[in-house]
Amino acid sequence: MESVELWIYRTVHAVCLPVIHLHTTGAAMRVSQEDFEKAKDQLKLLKEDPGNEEKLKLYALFKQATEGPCSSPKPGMLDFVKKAKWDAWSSLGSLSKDSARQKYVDLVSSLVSSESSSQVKDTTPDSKHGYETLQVTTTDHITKIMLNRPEKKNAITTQMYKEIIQALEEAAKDDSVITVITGNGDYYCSGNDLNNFTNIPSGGIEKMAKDGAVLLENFVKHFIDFPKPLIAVVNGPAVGISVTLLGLFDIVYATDRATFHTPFSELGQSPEGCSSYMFPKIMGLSKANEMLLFNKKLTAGEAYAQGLVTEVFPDRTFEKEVWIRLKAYANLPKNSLALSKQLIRGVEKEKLHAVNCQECERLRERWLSDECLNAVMSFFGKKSKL
Ligand SMILES: CCCCCCC/C=C/C(=O)SCCNC(=O)CCNC(=O)[C@H](O)C(C)(C)COP(=O)(O)OP(=O)(O)OC[C@H]1O[C@@H](n2cnc3c(N)ncnc32)[C@H](O)[C@@H]1OP(=O)(O)O
Repeated sequence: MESVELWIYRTVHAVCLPVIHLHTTGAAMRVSQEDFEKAKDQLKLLKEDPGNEEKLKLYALFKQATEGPCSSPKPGMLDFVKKAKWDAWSSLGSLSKDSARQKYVDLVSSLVSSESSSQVKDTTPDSKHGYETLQVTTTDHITKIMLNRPEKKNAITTQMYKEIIQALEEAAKDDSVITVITGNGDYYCSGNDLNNFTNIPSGGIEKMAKDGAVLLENFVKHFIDFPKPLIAVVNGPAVGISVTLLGLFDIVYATDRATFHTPFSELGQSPEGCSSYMFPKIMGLSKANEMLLFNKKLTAGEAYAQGLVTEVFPDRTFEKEVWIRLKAYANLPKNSLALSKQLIRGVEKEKLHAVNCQECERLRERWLSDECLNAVMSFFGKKSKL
């Protein structure tokens, strides 16, 4: 703040209101006058906006300390700024000037100390521990979930499915405004880790297929139900389930190096991630068929033209441009964004859960088919010949 000026914003309605100028008045006061002057100077040094509630308290205490109890007429209901100020000041009743000065000094000191401790914390992103396949951080009101198996092109292992579920649950509850999923390295994600189909449990292949379907349904459910804006930052090629899920994101930003490939029939499988419903809805039936039935790999430009991607950025400036934009979005009011998302997505939720359930049931059968088992063996066969 450059002077003893307090910006007041309406807290609930998030409408920006004009500036309030505070003027110092009157003769020197004996009790705490020096501290009071110091506090006024300290307030100018605050780097962060302390929020409407605190600013109104400061305003009221300042007026009480310098002018005594509020005696001006109550402003009209529609004059929001003046009314908020008047309410705050008159709520102090007959509090003495000395006590108001003391309270003002205490409030400034608590704002200054909480800012300095949060600044120490903010310099390093709040990195969450306990994840082996992800890097999860929260900074600037953004929770970033980064798939972190770059040497395997971020293929999703069983453990990674579980960790993504956990990260989404935590992000839904934390104080971030938006959540971003991205990949580490040159790939966004190469889809399901095909080794998931080679670790046959003691219950046999049927048990593997059943457990896989339960896990997949729960995994996709977390995307359907995610309550905050969910943004995909597609930093490179995307394959399989990492593509199909994009229909459940609220925004998809992609580098021009990204490609989008869903080779389900090549793998003897069928679509998941609610893509059997969302893709025809997003891009029309025939374009969805080219992708989901005939494995057509889209360039980033094609994915944008078909509405799967919100915007494509040159790879050179991708990270910089996208994160500048996301940081600005994350400054928007949290509750308003979450409620708007609920309105946009809410009507479809029941349908999406039904689609998810059906897709998982189909896949459970597919994973037991020769078509699928041969495709997986062929992937590992090709690898072993290299
Ligand atoms: C338990 C729940 C199950 C839910 C299942 C839900 C249904 C999901 C369906 C899908 O996602 S289908 C799509 C599956 N993905 C693929 O078919 C892609 C397979 N990978 C490739 O085709 C290629 O690796 C690539 C992605 C085109 C990259 O090729 P590139 O030549 O650039 O690199 P590579 O040398 O092949 O890869 C490096 C390293 O990574 C391993 N790897 C990559 N992707 C996968 C994968 N999906 N599964 C397992 N391993 C993968 C690859 O084998 C290499 O490993 P090393 O040889 O270095 O050990």
